[in-house]
Amino acid sequence: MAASLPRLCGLFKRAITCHVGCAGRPQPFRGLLATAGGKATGGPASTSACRLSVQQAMDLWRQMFERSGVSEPALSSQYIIAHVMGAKTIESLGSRRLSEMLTERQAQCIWELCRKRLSRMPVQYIIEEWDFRDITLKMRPPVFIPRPETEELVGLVLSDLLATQGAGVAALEVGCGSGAISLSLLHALPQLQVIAVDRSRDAVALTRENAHRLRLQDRLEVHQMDMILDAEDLLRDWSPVDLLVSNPPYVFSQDLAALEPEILKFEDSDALDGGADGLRVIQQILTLAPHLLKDGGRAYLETDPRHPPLIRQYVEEHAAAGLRYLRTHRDVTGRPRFSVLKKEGAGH
Ligand SMILES: C[S@@+](CC[C@H](N)C(=O)[O-])C[C@H]1O[C@@H](n2cnc3c(N)ncnc32)[C@H](O)[C@@H]1O
Repeated sequence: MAASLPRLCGLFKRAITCHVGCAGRPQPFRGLLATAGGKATGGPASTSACRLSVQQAMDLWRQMFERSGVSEPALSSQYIIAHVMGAKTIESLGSRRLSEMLTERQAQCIWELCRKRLSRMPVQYIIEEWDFRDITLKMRPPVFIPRPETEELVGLVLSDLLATQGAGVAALEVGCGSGAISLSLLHALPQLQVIAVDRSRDAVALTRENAHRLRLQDRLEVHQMDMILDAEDLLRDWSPVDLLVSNPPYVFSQDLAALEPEILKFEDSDALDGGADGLRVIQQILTLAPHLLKDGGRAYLETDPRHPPLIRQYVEEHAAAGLRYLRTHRDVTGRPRFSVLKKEGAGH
């Protein structure tokens, strides 16, 4: 018979309490997992039975997450427990450590972090860091958690830059969030200089912190600016650049309510909400891009799959502004997600 969620929680708490007790005086305890499965072994157990192994804790929390409807229950449990054990992944812990008994402190820490996951906090905020391409970024709510598709956007920019001049390029990122795009570009291209702007104070602070952690702060300027409200300042202070990159808010407002509770409860809605047609910030980028970019400069945008044809149409209707739609790229799942544009100029 499967144990109920409150019962599983109780079992884990009991393991901690019992283990705390174990540190002082022995207490009688029945085999924990046998009890969880409804088959108590009976009789007082040794003090070591109070404790859980890494593997047992992982199984127990996976079950708790499953029963409370938390998405990716197995991965959630693995990431949190690996983090507490000082590793990035369970695989990197190695099988020998899976049978290691948790200390009181580790069990308590797992309990506290997994309770956050039960409240639907994303794992990235719980463990406070996340890998993006080949860098590790500090994560903090409500700053947007970088998504895997954005790694593809960076790959696209890098392959174009490496195929052309590569070095000595000045780039502008609109909506830097945690700094994922700017910092991974800076990490890959030692000659690159980046100006990153975001309307959110939290995002600007986190990008700066991540830049310092990665020792990339000397080639990055971060400013709290709103692409719409501060357009004049942006044009006056930061143009022209060779490259503009953005993963702007592009979710259609009416689609927001259908997003996962992890997103709705914890991530900044301004990072997601692109207005009725998802184009509020995108359109402003398209309006300013011809003035922000040098002749021959390029803009790379990540959007909803419905946006590339609309972006192309807008650019063609405003051809006099000097922007040309170069191509659409699909993500690994085949959805058209990335638009590449070019500022036309003499000789380009
Ligand atoms: C989808 S998130 C992308 C964050 C980061 N670049 C990434 O890919 O992980 C969009 C970001 O744009 C910022 N943003 C939204 N509206 C903006 C505006 N009008 N001007 C500047 N930044 C804006 C949000 O604060 C958020 O950090």
